[in-house]
Amino acid sequence: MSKKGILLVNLGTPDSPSTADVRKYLNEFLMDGRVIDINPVLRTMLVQGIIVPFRAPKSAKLYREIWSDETGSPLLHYSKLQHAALANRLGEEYQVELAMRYQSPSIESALARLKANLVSDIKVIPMFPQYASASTGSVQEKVMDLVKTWQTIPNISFVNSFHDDDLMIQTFADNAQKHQPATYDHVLFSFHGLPQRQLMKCDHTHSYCLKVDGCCETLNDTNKFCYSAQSYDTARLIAQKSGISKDQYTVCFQSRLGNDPWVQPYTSKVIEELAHQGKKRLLVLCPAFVADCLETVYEVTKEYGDEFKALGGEHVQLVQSLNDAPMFIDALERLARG
Ligand SMILES: C=CC1=C(C)c2cc3[nH]c(cc4nc(cc5[nH]c(cc1n2)c(C)c5CCC(=O)O)C(CCC(=O)O)=C4C)c(C)c3C=C
Ligand SMILES: [Fe+2]
Ligand SMILES: [Fe+2]
Repeated sequence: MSKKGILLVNLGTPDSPSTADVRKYLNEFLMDGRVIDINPVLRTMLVQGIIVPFRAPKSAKLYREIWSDETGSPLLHYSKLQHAALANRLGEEYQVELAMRYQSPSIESALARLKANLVSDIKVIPMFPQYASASTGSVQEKVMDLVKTWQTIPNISFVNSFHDDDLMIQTFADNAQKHQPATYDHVLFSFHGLPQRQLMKCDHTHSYCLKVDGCCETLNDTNKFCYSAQSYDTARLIAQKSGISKDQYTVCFQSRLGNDPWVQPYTSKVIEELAHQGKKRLLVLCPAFVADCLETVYEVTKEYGDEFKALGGEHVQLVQSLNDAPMFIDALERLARG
């Protein structure tokens, strides 16, 4: 009997921390029209003429800080562990493949392996709990672009988001509990940022997101696909499970690129304000990421940690991501079988 195909896709990471490989990675990533969503000519000038030449050597330095001699990039390392654990859970009935949206292993090669085995169905799981056009949408577009050339196209489905998946939420809550949140002065839920422009483009009414006060702080029928609204929902659910009250936590957004306004509040601003209020110890969860990566290991622990200390704070503690926690593999198994 033919197997069912499962394709896990995360964002991607450079093949090595060399400037040349980081340049290649950033080029592929930032030339994606769903990531830098501006006129293609302007995008080429901006990305290839300004952002990548300046950013590649700086980012390469950061990647060298988190790169392991044995396991390479944390993002790829944890993705491989997730892939192996899920394949083991699903058994012989399934063929599970891992791909990265940018660089390797490519979506093209993973789809080719599924095609070669004539799988009956393909379920694509973009490894982003909250939907964004720049992440989930880009994976969906790439997969559709590749399979459209096939003579026989099997049943294909996509997981759109899993921002409120109870097993995913519980895994983050359990990871937070290991640090006893009550012993910290404040808890941050720091999500990857997005340009405000991209949030507004997802608002089909053109009159809600970033137009109504507190628009995305609750999830409703109007904003159910909004990245920011889904992020607030994820944070609220993890906080509830962890016994963290509303006044003990703040939702914020990190990793801004360029000068356009991104979703606010920015994590760096929140950290600055908390330091000025005399807070000393911060616990930080990053629930946009299913695996520890540059943005958690380096940006939160090192960059925000240093910033906070320079302003009088004492400690920024990162809560580890889902990585290969057995309960997160339960969540993936349910998504795959569901
Ligand atoms: C969680 C989902 C992600 C969204 C949404 C997203 C949007 C987005 N990102 C950039 C620019 C950069 N992101 C970078 C790293 C990075 N981004 C995500 C995830 C999302 N990005 C991950 C998991 C990572 C880490 C990759 C790793 O190798 O560990 C980087 C590269 C690092 C750097 O140079 O600082 C850039 C650049 C934009 C512009 C954007 C939406 C418009
Ligand atoms: Fe990113
Ligand atoms: Fe919104």
